[in-house]
Amino acid sequence: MSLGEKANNVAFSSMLLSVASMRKADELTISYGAPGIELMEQAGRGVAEKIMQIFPTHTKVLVVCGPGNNGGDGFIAARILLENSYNVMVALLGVADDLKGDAAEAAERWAEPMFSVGEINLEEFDVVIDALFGAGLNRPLDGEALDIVERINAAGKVIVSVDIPSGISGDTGAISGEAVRATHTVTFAAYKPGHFLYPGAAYVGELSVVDIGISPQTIEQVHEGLFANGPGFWQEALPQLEYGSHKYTRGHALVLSGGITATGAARLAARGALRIGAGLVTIAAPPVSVPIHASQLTAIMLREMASVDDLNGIIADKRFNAVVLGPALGVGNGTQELVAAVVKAGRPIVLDADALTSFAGSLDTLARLTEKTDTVVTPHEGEFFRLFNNENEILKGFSKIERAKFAANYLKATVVLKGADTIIAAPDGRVCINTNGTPLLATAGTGDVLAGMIGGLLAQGMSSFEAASAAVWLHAEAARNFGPGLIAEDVPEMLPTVLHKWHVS
Ligand SMILES: NC(=O)C1=CN([C@@H]2O[C@H](COP(=O)(O)OP(=O)(O)OC[C@H]3O[C@@H](n4cnc5c(N)ncnc54)[C@H](OP(=O)(O)O)[C@@H]3O)[C@@H](O)[C@H]2O)[C@@H](O)CC1
Ligand SMILES: Nc1ncnc2c1ncn2[C@@H]1O[C@H](COP(=O)(O)OP(=O)(O)O)[C@@H](O)[C@H]1O
Ligand SMILES: [K+]
Repeated sequence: MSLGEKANNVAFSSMLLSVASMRKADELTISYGAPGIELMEQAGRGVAEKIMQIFPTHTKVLVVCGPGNNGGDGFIAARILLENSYNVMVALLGVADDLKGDAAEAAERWAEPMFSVGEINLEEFDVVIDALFGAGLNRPLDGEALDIVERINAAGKVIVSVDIPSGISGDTGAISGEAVRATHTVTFAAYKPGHFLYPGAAYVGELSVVDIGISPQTIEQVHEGLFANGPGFWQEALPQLEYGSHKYTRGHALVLSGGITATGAARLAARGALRIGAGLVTIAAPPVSVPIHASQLTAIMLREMASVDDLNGIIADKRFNAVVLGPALGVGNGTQELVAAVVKAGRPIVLDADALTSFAGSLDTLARLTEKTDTVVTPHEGEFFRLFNNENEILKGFSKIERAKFAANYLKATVVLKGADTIIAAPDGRVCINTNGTPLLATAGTGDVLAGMIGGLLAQGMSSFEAASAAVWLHAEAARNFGPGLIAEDVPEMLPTVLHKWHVS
């Protein structure tokens, strides 16, 4: 199952828990009276039920347990599978006498022999349960741990990972040396960031979440503003058509165009804005580009913009209620001035591509502008590092989430840090990780379409964090619906199909 299909799961909850907040949720639930071993019983049962679902007829299962509570879940799963007449063998990394707390209790409840990982021949089994490390992974794998992970990966069996594939950081998706390549992962209470962040996300396989008795109120209590992007997160905030809507109530997006050899990007953005539902979309273009646009455009309108004064004149019309600047606009002072003019007019803006690169080396000038108006910036990694070049010392060692958060706070803007695992960060500290990214989007111009789509949602009055999150998800969903052969032009044209599927009017 792909990440996108995970997000399409109706039961999908958008709250993600960091490793620390999951630990807090465990502790709180235990303090409310649920013994830790009971949570572990539920976790182990969830894993055993996944195996019974994949293999309804009995099969040979190897459970590889680590030295902590992840291993504890493994012992429970082993016992439940045995009780259901599965052929089960348990291998332990380390020695049973060193097990502590709930894991020791879980091991006690496994009355059968325990083997050491070195003794096991993986060829004898149909499925391997990876219960080596979960939330407690705290250093790179080496020695016997690394060896067993490599053997599990080489065996070519069905692999069900407990909580997260061993070797992946639950907070960042980073891999310390090596990680288990799972075919399925069963996690508990809520998804974790590491399930969706690369490189780890590629190791997760089909992902499911099991209720282990941690209440939604407890999850909410420990939640630190991390979300998984999917319709559940923004569907209610999407603009809806009402009886009596007219084109101006649906908003008027303005897209600024570059010069004669660089007009396509603005048209892609404009088409994205129109298809996502803006009532009107206008391109403002330098005089040399006007004839080219005029020969290409139909529903999208066109204005001539020879100077910043012309732009000031255009946006004096208050009905332009969102502006997209950047796609192929040109790098330099001229672009900085255009951004300043739109900020002065107080319109929500999307700053992409050249509008960001134009501020490389003058980040503080950009920050003074972006803090003044509702802004979404949409850098890919290259644009991000060009822009934040002087902050490299601070950013060193930051995860992608931390970088996006830092930028959102610095610029007082919503940051869309693009890539396979696009992250959307709000200036108030909330962060949303996209879940349906697809390499189909790795083709020229799709970023321009995304900038336009965000602008189209802003024009319809959606707030920036939700608008950016919705646009990122719908953008990838459009690409998935089109499939192989996708080029940027196809993304806006697939939007009606996607919007229809998600019951968006
Ligand atoms: N009540 C609860 O809390 C519940 C928890 N639940 C489950 O518990 C899991 C978290 O358990 P956990 O905190 O015990 O951590 P876990 O992932 O088992 O690893 C810790 C051990 O691994 C070791 N170790 C670490 N890195 C290593 C390395 N690279 N190479 C070698 N060793 C390494 C580390 O060693 P140490 O640092 O102590 O030397 C320690 O011994 C969570 O993912 C979920 O599955 C569920 O049952 C629901 C209820
Ligand atoms: N491998 C990938 N997986 C998922 N999404 C990708 C991948 N490569 C690119 N994308 C997406 O495609 C878009 C490309 O945007 P950008 O880099 O600005 O390109 P352009 O400037 O050509 O429009 C972004 O939305 C990005 O997240
Ligand atoms: K694991």
